[in-house]
Amino acid sequence: MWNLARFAASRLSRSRRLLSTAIPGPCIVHKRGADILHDPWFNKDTGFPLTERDRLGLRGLLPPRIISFEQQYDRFMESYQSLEKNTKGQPDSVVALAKWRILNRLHDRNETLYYRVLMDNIKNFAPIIYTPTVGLVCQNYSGLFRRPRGMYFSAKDKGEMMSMIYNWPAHQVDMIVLTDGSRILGLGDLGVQGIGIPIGKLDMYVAAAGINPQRILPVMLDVGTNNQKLLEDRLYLGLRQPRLEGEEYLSIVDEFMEAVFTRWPKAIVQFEDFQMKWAFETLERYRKRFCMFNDDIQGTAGVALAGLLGTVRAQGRSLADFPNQKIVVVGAGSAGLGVLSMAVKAVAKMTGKAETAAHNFFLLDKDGLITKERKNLDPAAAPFAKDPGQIVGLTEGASLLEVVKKVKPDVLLGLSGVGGVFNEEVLKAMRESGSSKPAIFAMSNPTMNAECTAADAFKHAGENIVFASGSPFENVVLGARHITDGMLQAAAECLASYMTDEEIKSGILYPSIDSIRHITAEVGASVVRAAVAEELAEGHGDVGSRELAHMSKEETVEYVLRNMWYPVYSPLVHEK
Ligand SMILES: NC(=O)C1=CN([C@@H]2O[C@H](COP(=O)(O)OP(=O)(O)OC[C@H]3O[C@@H](n4cnc5c(N)ncnc54)[C@H](O)[C@@H]3O)[C@@H](O)[C@H]2O)C=CC1
Ligand SMILES: CC(=O)C(=O)O
Ligand SMILES: [Mg+2]
Repeated sequence: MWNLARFAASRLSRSRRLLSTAIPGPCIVHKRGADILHDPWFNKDTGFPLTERDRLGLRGLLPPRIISFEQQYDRFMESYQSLEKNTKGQPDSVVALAKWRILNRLHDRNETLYYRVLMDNIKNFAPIIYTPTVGLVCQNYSGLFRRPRGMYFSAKDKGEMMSMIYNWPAHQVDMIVLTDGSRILGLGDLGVQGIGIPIGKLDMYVAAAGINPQRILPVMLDVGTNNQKLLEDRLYLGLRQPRLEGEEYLSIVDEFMEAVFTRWPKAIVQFEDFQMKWAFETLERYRKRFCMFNDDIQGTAGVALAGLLGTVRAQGRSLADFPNQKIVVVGAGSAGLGVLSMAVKAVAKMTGKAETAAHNFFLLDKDGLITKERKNLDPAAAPFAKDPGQIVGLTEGASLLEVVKKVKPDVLLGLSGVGGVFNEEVLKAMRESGSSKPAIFAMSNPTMNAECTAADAFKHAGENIVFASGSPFENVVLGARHITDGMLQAAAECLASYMTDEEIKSGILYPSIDSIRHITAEVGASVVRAAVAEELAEGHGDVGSRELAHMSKEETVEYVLRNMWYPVYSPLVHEK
């Protein structure tokens, strides 16, 4: 969630010290001379010290003056600020793309400097490298394309993937974000152009969670597109064919998964922005076989549950009151269903009654309220389908306005992908909510697809609401073979418990993005502890499952912090 708050300065300064005092270890490089300057991972531009220029055959390939990392940083920020000044008054999309281009050029040239700039200015730069600008970048990707990033596996590569995976230059990969481009944010099928999402998400993980960028891999699985405009676009860079379906489709995903886990058995694969039918089917197909998860189903649920628990506290009630919250979810897709499934599990855990856990949850899709009378009721939505008449006057397909008026929900949560569905009438109806502090979550991305704006929510629903909107926040997972619901629940609970009572009461449900590294450390530690409790933790490097099991909560946080990557120039050592 993009949200506004601060947390304890003491925690922040302690962790910052921990991060910045780390002495960079040497980095082995198998290249020399100009090849190093052209490799963004090793390149330091004018920052190479003279000894390194000698050792690596760089003398004469750079101007003589050595510019420090700090000076390079300042120079980039000055260029960025002049770009901001020079583009003032131009259309938002022009400005956003100009900002993305300058960051992307740095990314392509010098990754260390790029990630430092990103980390230190995360609040300003996250909306450029991630939602909302990443949506615009994906829509225009074929025209913006200059250099490749990540890997592309297409339907034409069938039978070749096991060898193709070895074309990736890094020896170790920990984290892969994979999309087939079929449901990019709320923008629909963008085919191969959806690669921008895995790139943007992974950049956020590096900046926010300290994942080592040399061990990440954004992947596009191009099985065609059903977007007619793209198929007719002469610049379109993907396969010009309709999407594969059925077994043909699954055989491509199967082959990719086998190839990845053959080369990197310990990697995590995050499925991102798959259309709903494949999101659920692939999650069921692979979750027990591979270390994978679907972010739209499971990641969103973790973040949303944290917000829902925060809402209860914001109302001045105890968390034990969560089962009494009436929640209306608009959007019965991968995200909406994921959120409700996790909320049901939380209620069942609190009450011990699994069968009635969905009682207070109401689900709508594009055809209105979902009841048991729904024709072709999706099995995934069935647990949330209401008995018609459960609330007097609410029938199958009832409109959102009718539902809000009759149910008087405590929480209205949008994951429909449709901008503006929380219109003035709906928001005004929320004034009659039974809650002392109703919550409105407009979670669809990018901004123009959000169900309402923050300004409209406060204007029409009243000032006494809590509001949250679309989120780049992710969980950190360390060293477990499977990703379980218990781990996701632990992450949500940790995130929810993060805020002080004062912050929560003033409507701040999520911590500030400025402090995101520290939060991810705490969330990561709670996931590690959940993995230990479920006897699924494997550990990493010298720290095995036994060592993890003996760590206190604080020690686990320190351990996660110690393992976070931090961008500094490491001494380069050449090895043939
Ligand atoms: N903020 C966050 O953390 C996240 C946000 N999202 C956003 O959620 C949105 C939906 O994602 P998915 O569930 O994966 O998509 P999906 O395509 O699987 O589902 C969309 C659902 O919305 C329903 N819908 C469409 N028009 C509607 C209308 N006018 N009224 C009510 N319901 C309507 C559809 O019937 C469908 O059930 C996207 O915009 C995505 O960007 C998704 C994941 C995380
Ligand atoms: C945030 C995210 O995953 C989405 O909008 O799809
Ligand atoms: Mg997504």
